[in-house]
Parts: sequence; structure tokens; C-alpha cells
Amino acid sequence: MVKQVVTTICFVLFHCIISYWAFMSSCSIHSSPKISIPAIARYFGTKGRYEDVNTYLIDGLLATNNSLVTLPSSKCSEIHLTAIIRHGTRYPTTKNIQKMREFYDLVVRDATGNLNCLSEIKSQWKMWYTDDMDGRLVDKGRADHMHLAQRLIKWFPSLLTEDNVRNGRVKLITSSKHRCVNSTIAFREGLMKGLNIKVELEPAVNDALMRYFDQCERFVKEVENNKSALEEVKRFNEGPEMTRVMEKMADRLEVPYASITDDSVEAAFFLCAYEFTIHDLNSPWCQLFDEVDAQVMEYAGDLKQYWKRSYGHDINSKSSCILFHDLFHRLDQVVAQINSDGALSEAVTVQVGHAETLLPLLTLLDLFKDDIPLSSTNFATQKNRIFRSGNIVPYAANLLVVLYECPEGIRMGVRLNEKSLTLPGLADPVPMYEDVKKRYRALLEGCDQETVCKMNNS
Ligand SMILES: O=P(O)(O)O[C@H]1[C@H](OP(=O)(O)O)[C@@H](OP(=O)(O)O)[C@H](O)[C@@H](O)[C@H]1OP(=O)(O)O
Repeated sequence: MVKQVVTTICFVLFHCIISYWAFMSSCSIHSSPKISIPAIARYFGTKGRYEDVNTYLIDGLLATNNSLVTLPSSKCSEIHLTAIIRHGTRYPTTKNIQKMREFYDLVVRDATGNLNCLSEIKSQWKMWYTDDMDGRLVDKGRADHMHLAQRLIKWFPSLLTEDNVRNGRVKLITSSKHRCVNSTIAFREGLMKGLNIKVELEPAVNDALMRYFDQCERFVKEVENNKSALEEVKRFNEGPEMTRVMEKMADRLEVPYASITDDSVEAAFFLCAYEFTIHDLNSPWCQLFDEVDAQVMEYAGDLKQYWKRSYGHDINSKSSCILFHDLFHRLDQVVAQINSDGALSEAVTVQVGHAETLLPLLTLLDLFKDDIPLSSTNFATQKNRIFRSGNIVPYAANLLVVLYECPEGIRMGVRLNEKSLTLPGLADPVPMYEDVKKRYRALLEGCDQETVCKMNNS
């Protein structure tokens, strides 16, 4: 009898969960029947899923796609990998949780529109984000790193080996932020699972390397703490494209134009993005945007990344000199060891940080550089820009630098998000390491952290 009651309760509960999930999914007019991905997901920028950059992963998170990678000749063998990785999917930061709560309160209090799903937001959706979540890693973020570790074992079977892990030739380095430390731990779990071993492998916390931007005085003063550094973002948020998005939002909710700000539309956009990335939900918030609105929101986000972390200001990329030198110092060491007794001390180095760790470094390498800078006035003409933060630094974004020993010498391959990149100015996709060093000679001989980050007293 008791067994029967418990079975019935479980059955009812299970169906409630499934119905709720199906209900939430069916709320959006933009749903895809199979996995219910919001149609605007590709515009989520740095709040986007890794699987939406590499869509083949949607059907299998351990898949690797060889057609996206250029390898040197089969006579070459991999001798080293450095992987610089952004943490996995996370909760919103407190600042954004507060904006999301304010917008939710406004919708519940004032919205009268009859848009599909507005009543669902008001009667069903609950504001479940709390301030203490503050950018912490979510379960999906742990899975991002576990799966990435397992895919890297498939990509580099001769480097990510039990022998290299057991003998200290695999190193883990992380930023001190909880989302990065926990991502690194998840990566380690993925490694152990993929190799079917249990070994102690303690990550080293190194903020000087993984959060170099905090320690670069010039960057902090001239960009991070200087409102005018993001003037173009402000102008865009006050410009005609964003105004139109705000007006359309006010029309949909049937609230006065004055009650919708750029912060409100950003909060609504984040609600759509976070509900999807954290819980796989194509939530009713996504219906508050059409595709053009989402493109405008994406551009606003890209402008922030461009002016705060990329080509907008020279110091943004220069602040990463320390990470640049750390990388090349390690690569030089590998080459030197190969040229002496061939005994390598570091086969794989994994460094876990932030979007703001990766983007400045990619910028320093001159990657993803459009001919015309991104500005508040060129949204329309930048439609086909290369600088799209969603493609470059989604959650778990990764820069993979690989050294190969070939009969003709050492070669270097670079992949971003598991796709080969050709370094600008070098025609060969897997060039000789010496040619890479020639290409970046100016940086290798200069780009001194102390000098570039020192404030010019005059
Ligand atoms: O807009 P939020 O508060 O999410 O900005 C975050 C950064 O996230 P991003 O702009 O890259 O989406 C966060 O970078 P992450 O790689 O760790 O996610 C950054 O560390 C954090 O300081 C926030 O920056 P902000 O200065 O508060 O805008």
C-alpha cells in the first residue's frame, strides 16, 4: 500500500516537472521543436553557450570535429599544449541580478500588454536569482569543463596521458575567483574520468597571470575606473538603435516609454540568456525581443568588450603582456628541452581565467581585428564584423597553443574554441615556431608589464 502511494506521488511529481518544462519551453514563439533553443541565442555574446559556437556538440558533448582543424604533416608529433580557458557557465553577477529584479518587478507591477507569454511571466515565473549567486559557477559550467577536458584527451592523446599526469607534466593554473577555481576542479574531474585514473593534481592559483588586468595600474585607472573610456558604449545606448529597442519593449509591455531604460532592456536580454544557459529554458523573456532587437543588444555587448578589453584602447591588450611572455617562455623552454636531451618537463599547461583574460591576449596577437573600429555610429555597417564576442569568448572559450616536433623543426598550431586559426601575417596555418617568433618579435623584445602598466606621471 505504502509502496503504491509512493509510486503514485513519484509519478505525479515527475509529470509535473515534465509539464512545467514543456510549458516553459512552449512559451516561446522562437522555439525549435527538438532542443528549444531561443532564436536569439546566437546574439548572447559573452553570455552565450559554447555549444552554440560549435553546434555539432549539441548532439554529443564529447564529439570532436576534425574538419575544423588543420594539422601539420603526419611526420610531426605533438610535444606540448598550453590551453587558456574561460570558466564555464555561471550565474549573473550581483550588479546584473539587481537589474534583473528591478525589471521583473516593473513587469509584474506595470505591464498590461497582451504579448504571448507576458501573463506567464507574471503568474508563473519567479525571480529565483539571489544576490549571493554573484557570478558563481553553475552545474552546467562544471559540465562545460568536464566535457572540454574529455575532448582535449581525444584531441591530444599523446599529451594528456596517465603517465604525464602522474609525473607532474600536466599543470593546472587558475584565477582565484570561485567560478575559475571550480571550473579547474571540474576540468580535473573530466581528465580523471577520461583517463580512468585517480591522481592528486592540485591547481595553482595565480592572479598575477590569470587576473593581470587587476594589477595593471594604467589599465585600472585609464579604462576600468574611467567612465569616459566606454564613451562609445554610452553613446550607443543613448542612440537611435537602442532607443528603438526600448520603445518596442515599452509597446510590448504597454508601459510608458519613460519607464524603460537601456538597463531594463539589458536586464530582459540577460534574463533570456541566463534562463537558457543555466536551465536550458527557452523562457518567455526571450519573446520580448525580435531578431533586430537582439542584434542591437549583441552590438552593445560587443562594444563593451571592444572598448574595455580589446582594440578600443591600446592598454587593454598591453595589460596581457605578462601572460604573453609566460606563454612564449614556456614554449621556448619546451623547444630548448627538445633540442637538448628531449626530456620534457611540461607536456600540458591548463590556465583558467575570464573573458577579460582571453580577449586582451587575442587582441595582442592581432586576432579578430576589423578594418574599421567598432563605434556608436556604425552598427549597420559592422553587421559582418569579425569581432563578435559570442564567437570568440562564450563560456568555456579556449585558446589552444600546440607545439609539434617535425622533421624540419618545431611548428606551432593555434586553435580557438577547437577551430584552427591562422595567425595574422603568417600564411601557413601551422607555421614554424621560429616564424611565429619573428612575427611577434616586437612584443617578445618589449611588451614589458612593468613599463606598459606604469602610469605616466606627466
Ligand atoms: O556584465 P557582467 O557583470 O556579467 O560583467 C562581468 C564579466 O562578464 P562579461 O562582461 O565578460 O560577460 C566578467 O567576466 P567573466 O569572464 O568572469 O564572466 C568579469 O569578470 C566581471 O568583473 C564582470 O565585469 P563588470 O566589470 O562588472 O562589467
